[in-house]
Amino acid sequence: MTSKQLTGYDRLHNARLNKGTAFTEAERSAFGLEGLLPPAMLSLELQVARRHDEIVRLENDLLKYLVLSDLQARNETLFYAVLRSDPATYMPIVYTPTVGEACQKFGHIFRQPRGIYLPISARGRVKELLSNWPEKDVRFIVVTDGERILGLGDLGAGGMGIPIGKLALCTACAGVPPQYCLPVVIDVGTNNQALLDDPLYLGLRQSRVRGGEYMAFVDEFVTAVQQLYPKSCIQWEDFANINAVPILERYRNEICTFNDDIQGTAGVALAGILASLRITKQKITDQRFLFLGAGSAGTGIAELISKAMAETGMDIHEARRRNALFDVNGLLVTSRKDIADFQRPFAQDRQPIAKFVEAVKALKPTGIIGVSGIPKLFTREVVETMAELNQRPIIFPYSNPTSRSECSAEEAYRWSGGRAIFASGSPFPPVEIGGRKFVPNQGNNVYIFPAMAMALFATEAERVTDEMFLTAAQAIAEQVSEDNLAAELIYPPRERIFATSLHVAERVAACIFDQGLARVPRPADIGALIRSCVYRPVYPE
Ligand SMILES: NC(=O)C1=CN([C@@H]2O[C@H](COP(=O)(O)OP(=O)(O)OC[C@H]3O[C@@H](n4cnc5c(N)ncnc54)[C@H](OP(=O)(O)O)[C@@H]3O)[C@@H](O)[C@H]2O)C=CC1
Ligand SMILES: CC(=O)C(=O)O
Ligand SMILES: [Mg+2]
Repeated sequence: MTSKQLTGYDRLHNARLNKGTAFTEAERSAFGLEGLLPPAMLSLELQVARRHDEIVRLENDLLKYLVLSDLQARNETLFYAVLRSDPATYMPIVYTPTVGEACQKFGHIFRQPRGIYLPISARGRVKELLSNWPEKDVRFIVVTDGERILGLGDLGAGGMGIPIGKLALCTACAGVPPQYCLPVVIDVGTNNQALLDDPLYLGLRQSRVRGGEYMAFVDEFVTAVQQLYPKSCIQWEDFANINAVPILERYRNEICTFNDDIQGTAGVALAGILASLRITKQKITDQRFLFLGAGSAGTGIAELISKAMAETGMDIHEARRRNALFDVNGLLVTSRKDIADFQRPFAQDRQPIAKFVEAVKALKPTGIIGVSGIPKLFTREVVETMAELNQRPIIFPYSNPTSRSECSAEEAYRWSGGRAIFASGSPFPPVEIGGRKFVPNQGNNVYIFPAMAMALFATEAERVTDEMFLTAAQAIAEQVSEDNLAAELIYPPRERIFATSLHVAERVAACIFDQGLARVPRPADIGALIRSCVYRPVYPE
């Protein structure tokens, strides 16, 4: 049915076409809407103000999430106009930390479905299920299997909140048109017994499928996507590292794809470090990092930092030695027998160390990065040791959501005597210590993946490379002004995330053209190309 054949009632219930009380008198008459709406007509600006007013009065963030989620299902333009009007306020609602709670309670708060669910019980029919998606030109897919949702563990099909939230931010923060975006859950079961016992759990009620059967299902998904949406990019999100790493290796040279936890997180961490070095006036090759957590995010960040060090002429092996990893069994050293291949390049040639604080004392890092998903492991002793070793210690507790942060902003500033350069994965409010105000940084891959999505969309890129993430990191860091640095801000303010993302997208798009990976001709003005692709939340006439 074309939009002209729709009844007024259908139009009111089509989120992409609905304007609600903003339908004009002429539209109401032409579309058969008369009598279906109260007579007053509101502008989009007034509708946005009304939503702000409604949301600000709600007593908790999950309710705010639900109001926004209902709005997305009812009136897409207004939803994005609301998000764009105040990203700093709404990002923590549609994204971390609130989206974590929404995933945990997915079955209990479920309303309208969004995205595609691919249960492994439908093996052999993935293409058929994907074909039920109404849009035929999909360009950007965020997919999870729900096994490592933020730092909250296995949430099974409830993980769908993450692809939905990430894609909402691709549109809100970088203007990727929503009609090209598709959230997907690959449901191979869950090992979360509480979910399996919950009558309201909505996913497959079985334990996780592993091994060859799992990978064959992922293969079937990738093949179906290539057949149905040949210009699309697949962003892998929140897989456990036992699957995340092999999946990325399997497809990165075959299709347009990236893993956000490995590569996107690496980009944002490197950006924060590059800006921090403008505060400390040090070189990247003088740095030593110690990671708490040696999984997808830890090894991804360690590798990109190593590449950034190697770009300045340092031997890549020496660079990797400067990025040490620490996991549940202690420091990763060459003598350990439990190290996976993807961790081995960072293993240190020294005696094992079991306690994190002892590793800090022994390795004397200039920065510590928390990607363990376990809260409070950056203890007072750890932060104080970092502050003894460094005039300006870099302290990045990156684990999400807030409840999983390795330390709070207040702890980092207080225990370091106000000297920490701090960034956390989820936002912390400003802190006042001894009359001095600190505005904590948020180091989250939201600075990367929306911009990456826009660059890939605008250029119809064939592949995603590490050079693109190095470029993105530099493009973020260069947007941190001297005034920002004076205020200890190492990322561009979240209020400006849209402008920031367009700049990053332009730089990444240039990299894509330079690498010969674009499927559209190189324009004279790449910024104009990006701007021409941007979705703007305004009602069509
Ligand atoms: N800020 C951001 O933008 C991002 C933040 N993250 C966050 O990073 C965290 C980790 O994600 P990811 O790397 O994908 O997860 P992984 O599961 O791949 O890695 C977690 C790592 O932490 C280790 N670990 C677990 N418990 C401890 C402990 N008590 N002491 C030391 N190490 C421990 C694990 O060791 P072992 O395997 O031996 O158990 C593993 O190496 C999550 O909370 C996620 O939200 C992720 C992506 C982006
Ligand atoms: C931010 C993100 O991707 C994560 O915590 O997994
Ligand atoms: Mg993630």
